[in-house]
Amino acid sequence: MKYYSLNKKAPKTSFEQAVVKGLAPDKGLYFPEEIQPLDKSFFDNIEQISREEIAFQAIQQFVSPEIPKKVLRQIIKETIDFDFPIVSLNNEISTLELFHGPTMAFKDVGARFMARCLGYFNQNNKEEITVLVATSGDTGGAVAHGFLGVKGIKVVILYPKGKVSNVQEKQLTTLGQNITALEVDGVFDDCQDMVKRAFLDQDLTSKMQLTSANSINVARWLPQMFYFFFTYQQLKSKYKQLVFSVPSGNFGNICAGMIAKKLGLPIEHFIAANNENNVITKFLKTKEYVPEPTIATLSNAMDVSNPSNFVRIQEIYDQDFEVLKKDLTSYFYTDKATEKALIEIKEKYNYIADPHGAIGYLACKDYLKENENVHCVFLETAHPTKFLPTVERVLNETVALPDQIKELMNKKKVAIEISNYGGLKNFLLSK
Ligand SMILES: Cc1ncc(COP(=O)(O)O)c(C=O)c1O
Ligand SMILES: N[C@@H](CCOP(=O)(O)O)C(=O)O
Repeated sequence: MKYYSLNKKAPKTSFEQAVVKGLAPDKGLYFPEEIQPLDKSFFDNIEQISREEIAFQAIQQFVSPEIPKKVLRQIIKETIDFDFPIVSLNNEISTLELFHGPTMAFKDVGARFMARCLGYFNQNNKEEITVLVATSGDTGGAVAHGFLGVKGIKVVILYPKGKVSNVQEKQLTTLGQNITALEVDGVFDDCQDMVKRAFLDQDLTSKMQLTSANSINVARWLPQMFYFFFTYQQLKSKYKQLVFSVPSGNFGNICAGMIAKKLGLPIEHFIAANNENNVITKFLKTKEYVPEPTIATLSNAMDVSNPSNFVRIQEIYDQDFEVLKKDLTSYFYTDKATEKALIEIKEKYNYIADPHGAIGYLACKDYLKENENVHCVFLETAHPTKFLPTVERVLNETVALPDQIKELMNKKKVAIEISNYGGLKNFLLSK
């Protein structure tokens, strides 16, 4: 597969180069040159196909020929060796639990897949690669875990000081080895801007090979389509029309779902569920894309004001606003509404959601008010104990910590404080 830059001012490149470079030289995100829908028979028989085979069929065209089939099968096997359960709340709403991986957030899938692709490309230690990643909470931990100890790769994580949960912070600051955390005096968008700026800084790029492990990187982004297929496989016989409500921040997850649809997966509609950082909700109303300063919310991982993947979504829908609107609805919710939803989900369904999932739930409810005969699946994008103080305060009860999080809380945070791009640059040049 060839990839082109969405800024259209850089040469097309291979999957390998798109992964190793992260961002195109013209600062554009890479996008696959063509998307070949899967055979109808694949969808007809999907219930009989293993999860590994589904993932293989879905992603093969995007990674070939650089990743041989045998290697790809192994990468997939190691990437998705945990559960993706669906819990039914009622006849109209289910939740897809994406927190059964090692860092208890959906990011584990993309981070593990990308780490293995990069490890494969760099198996002879051609050149040390520095992976830069900006996080509003969960990407950092998943990438740290996914890349820990991978030879020839250093990971530098930028996160906004005081704006991630305790558990998230521990996950990204306690591993050591080839992982370094930089605590940035700013918001997530500042971290993301610094990462993008570093890719274009010749003082850096002439001395080191930099890449990104955010959803900017196609190897982090595309595998996020797997679980849309797994959901269809499990619910196909029960419900005719599936709608996905995706708690969204940088919009990589929902955008991967849209690629799944392009491959032929029968998804009736997407809902982007947002907190008050609602640039896309407003865009769908006004056709104007106007990022505003970030607001800190209880669903901190979605505190993104200028989502990177907006341009990919535009490309999937050929820059056609009306066509996009047929497939995408967006709602946003305040912290107050999020708290009420957490309580409602617990009281009505005896289910403990996290603040991001709670927003997904609210969006399902609103969509169902106007649309009949559909089943809405909201993505539970992280485990509720990653946001323990909020969840316990709102539900007024103690929630047991999983063992892996208990262990983590005793570890010591190690992070380097920086306040601007100069801080990042100095750090990278000093290594
Ligand atoms: C728990 C959680 N929910 C939702 C999101 C938003 O996902 P995306 O950035 O792919 O839109 C994130 C961060 O990415 C997250 O960590
Ligand atoms: N919410 C994310 C923000 C970065 O998103 P990504 O999918 O582009 O890595 C986070 O948890 O860090």
